[in-house]
Amino acid sequence: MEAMKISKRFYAFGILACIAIYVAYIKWHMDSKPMSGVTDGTTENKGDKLDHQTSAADLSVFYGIMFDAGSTGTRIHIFKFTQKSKETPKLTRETFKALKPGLSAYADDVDKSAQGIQELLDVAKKEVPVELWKFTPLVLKATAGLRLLPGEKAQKLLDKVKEIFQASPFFVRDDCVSIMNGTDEGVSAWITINFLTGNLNVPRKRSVGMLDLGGGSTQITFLPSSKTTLQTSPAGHLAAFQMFNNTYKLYSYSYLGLGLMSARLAILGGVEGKPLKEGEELISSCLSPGFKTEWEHAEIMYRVKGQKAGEPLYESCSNKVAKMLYKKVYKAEEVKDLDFYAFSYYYDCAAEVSLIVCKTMEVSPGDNPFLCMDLTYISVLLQELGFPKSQVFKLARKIDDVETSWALGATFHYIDSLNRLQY
Ligand SMILES: O=c1[nH]cnc2c1ncn2[C@@H]1O[C@H](COP(=O)(O)OP(=O)(O)O)[C@@H](O)[C@H]1O
Ligand SMILES: [Ca+2]
Repeated sequence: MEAMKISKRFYAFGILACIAIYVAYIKWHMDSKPMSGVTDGTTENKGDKLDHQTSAADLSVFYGIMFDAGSTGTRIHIFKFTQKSKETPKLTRETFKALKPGLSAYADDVDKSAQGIQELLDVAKKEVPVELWKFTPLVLKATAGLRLLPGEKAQKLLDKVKEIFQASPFFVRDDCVSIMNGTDEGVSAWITINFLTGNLNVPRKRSVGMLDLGGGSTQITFLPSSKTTLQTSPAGHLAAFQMFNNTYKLYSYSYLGLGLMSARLAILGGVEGKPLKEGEELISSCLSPGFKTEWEHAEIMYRVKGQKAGEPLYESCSNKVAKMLYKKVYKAEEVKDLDFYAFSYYYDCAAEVSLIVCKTMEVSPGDNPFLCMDLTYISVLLQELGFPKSQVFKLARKIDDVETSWALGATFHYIDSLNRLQY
């Protein structure tokens, strides 16, 4: 009975939130008002309605919690939406916290994963008012780290998280914990970026494309404007989805194993999940000559060493990378005519970049001995995806104080799907 009451209220919340978000982004973008990270906490009071927090000015407050279980870390995103009576609702705040390592690091000691999840849930408990806990949806979606684990190990980790979620005071459904498929990951990130840049649902506005370089996988997603893309893209590279009464047909593809950390291993000549033999080392022309280190990836320690090649470091490294990527990536013709946002490792590496990196590393490995390899990989990968060398990308970690990640888009999509379930 109580459960029914809760879910009725939750669905009511779902519908309201959807209408709210829908109206909100049209209005925001027509007003060209940036979405702000400003809280209106001073006007919030505990109201008498259970499913909304209201103030004297009849301010309703909703929250959604999304866990991103990435290959290199687990992150919580707590989204806060507010709506004044008869006024436009807003996404007013995102609270974000990240922990390392990723969930997959606990594959052989599942119980150890609980502490980090609890720690992140405590952030949500601090952020979401007690009265709203049981109406606030809590979801975890895992990406490449868990996709790359054997199914049974991944399932044990998911079961553990589900157990913790079910014991939490938040709203959880049976599907609250899952491995997200690569296409949904790309599509959700595309929704986030187009929402935050004000391109969603605004007629005649061009959307922007999205490039995400994770640790284990990488995605490319854009809205094709050419019929050729729709007609000639390989099977599995197009994704149709419905949101807020619109159907979108996107080009979206996720390359598992081509995230930056997995790519490092492939460039070094190692094999995922396979430790080196006694005395064996991975020798690479992408590292500073004479440089030696131990590098840990997916719980395995690899001995790696630089090698002096006949050519300059960049040339020898890019030949190696080109061989590794040969025929692995589909070139979509129209990408060169669109604006693209690039985030995750694209952003992190660019933040460290200096064009003379490889030249400098011919002499000394510097603070990040993998930088020449990583940047060369990024440059060759982008060319393989069809971007010319002159292409300019927009790099963003946050837009209007909200993380550029798939999490916001996936939260919208989740709320929208709850709404559709009602009918
Ligand atoms: O929400 C985010 N905010 C900031 N950086 C993020 C976020 N999500 C992922 N990243 C960055 O992406 C990179 C690794 O991606 P991740 O661990 O998600 O791999 P995966 O997507 O292949 O599973 C890291 O550099 C991490 O800092
Ligand atoms: Ca990611």
